Amino acid sequence: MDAWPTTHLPKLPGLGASPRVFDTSTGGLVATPARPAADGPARIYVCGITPYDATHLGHAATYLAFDLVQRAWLDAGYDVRYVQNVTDVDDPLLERAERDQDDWQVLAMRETALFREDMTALRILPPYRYIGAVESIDLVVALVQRLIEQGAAYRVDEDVYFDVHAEPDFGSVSNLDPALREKIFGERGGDPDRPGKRHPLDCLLWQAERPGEPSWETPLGRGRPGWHIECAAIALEYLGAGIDVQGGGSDLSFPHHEMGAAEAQVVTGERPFAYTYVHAGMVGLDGEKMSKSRGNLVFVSKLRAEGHDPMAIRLALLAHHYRADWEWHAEDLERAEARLARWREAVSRPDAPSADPLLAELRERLADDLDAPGALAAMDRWADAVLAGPAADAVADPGAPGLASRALDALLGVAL
Ligand SMILES: Nc1ncnc2c1ncn2[C@@H]1O[C@H](COS(=O)(=O)NC(=O)[C@@H](N)CS)[C@@H](O)[C@H]1O
Ligand SMILES: [Zn+2]
Repeated sequence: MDAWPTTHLPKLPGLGASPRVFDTSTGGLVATPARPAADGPARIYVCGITPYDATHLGHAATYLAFDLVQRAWLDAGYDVRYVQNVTDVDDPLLERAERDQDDWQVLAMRETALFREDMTALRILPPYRYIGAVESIDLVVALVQRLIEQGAAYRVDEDVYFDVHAEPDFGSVSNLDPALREKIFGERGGDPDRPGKRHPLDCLLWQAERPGEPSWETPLGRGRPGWHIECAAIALEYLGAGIDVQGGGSDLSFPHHEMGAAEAQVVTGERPFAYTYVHAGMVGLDGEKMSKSRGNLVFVSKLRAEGHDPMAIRLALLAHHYRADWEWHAEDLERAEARLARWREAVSRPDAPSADPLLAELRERLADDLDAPGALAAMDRWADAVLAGPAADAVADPGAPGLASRALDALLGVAL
């Protein structure tokens, strides 16, 4: 399906460094990609939305994190191949459509369209392939058939399950305490207690038709895809194994990314599925994670409809480190609007102190585990110096305001 329009990326002098980001599977900072740009594009798969209640600030903060990864890669001279899915058929979507007496396909299309609008307004770079679960059913079926042939998948009644013991590295993605796995699996869509499974953590690959639910006629019988295999199938088809980054919010590390990686590794025999697993923190409101089930959501489209500049929304999100769990407060937006106005004032001056040190500092902050708050502080210092008026010994540089705004645009996606 269509993604959304791309946004202009100004050219900057010189090159930035490959970013070092926190890798969930090793529990430390790793440089990504771990190879030179000449070896080919940097490949990233970021899990897309389940299209209802889009686009809340939690979604936006997570997609912004991976926008920063790509901007750092592009600035370091890499080509980028970015793929994102849309989980346009799955239990939560069908439940919401049922609740609202909505057609699930219309709901999915409407919410996906709103998501594209919000991503465009926030100047999030689009994926080069934006793929829905429904349009990927044949890819999923082929992988499930392969797993069955390999003895890594089996039937429970008419459904098909993945045997987690088929993957020797199972558990290495999330590094979740094994004692917590069944509980978290059950809380996030899994069915640890289903009788007939070889292991409680074995997960659904293919769900046979249930009355009143959408289903597709396939060699596996009538049914629909499981959640984790959807992302494995789409990533393998459009990026191949051994991608540089698998990304998503921290609530996806287990079971979703653990299962997807295990399924991909068994089916391809190639390890690792991804060299780096990057997870963004959770955005909350009033002491709770912003989530569809709780309904405590702040929507990008609502803030935009209230007349807030999308660049201020982006700036409010950038003020928090991508891995932090944090709470949204309305004042965040007021502070971001004031900051934006100061920066716009500073770059409108006819000249300013050289922006070369600023460019270097923005690059350094981004390369240091995507330290956007540190980058914003560097821009604050530069803008304060400009607005304070030229220091006696300062050499005014008429090109400095332009370089500062191009650097902000290319590296942080903030258009002044
Ligand atoms: N409160 C939140 N804060 C930060 N990120 C969030 C929050 N809620 C959801 N996300 C992230 O937003 C992305 C989309 O979430 S979602 O709509 O529930 N969809 C899914 O998780 C699946 N479609 C992934 S294949 C995921 O990466 C999820 O981790
Ligand atoms: Zn996914």
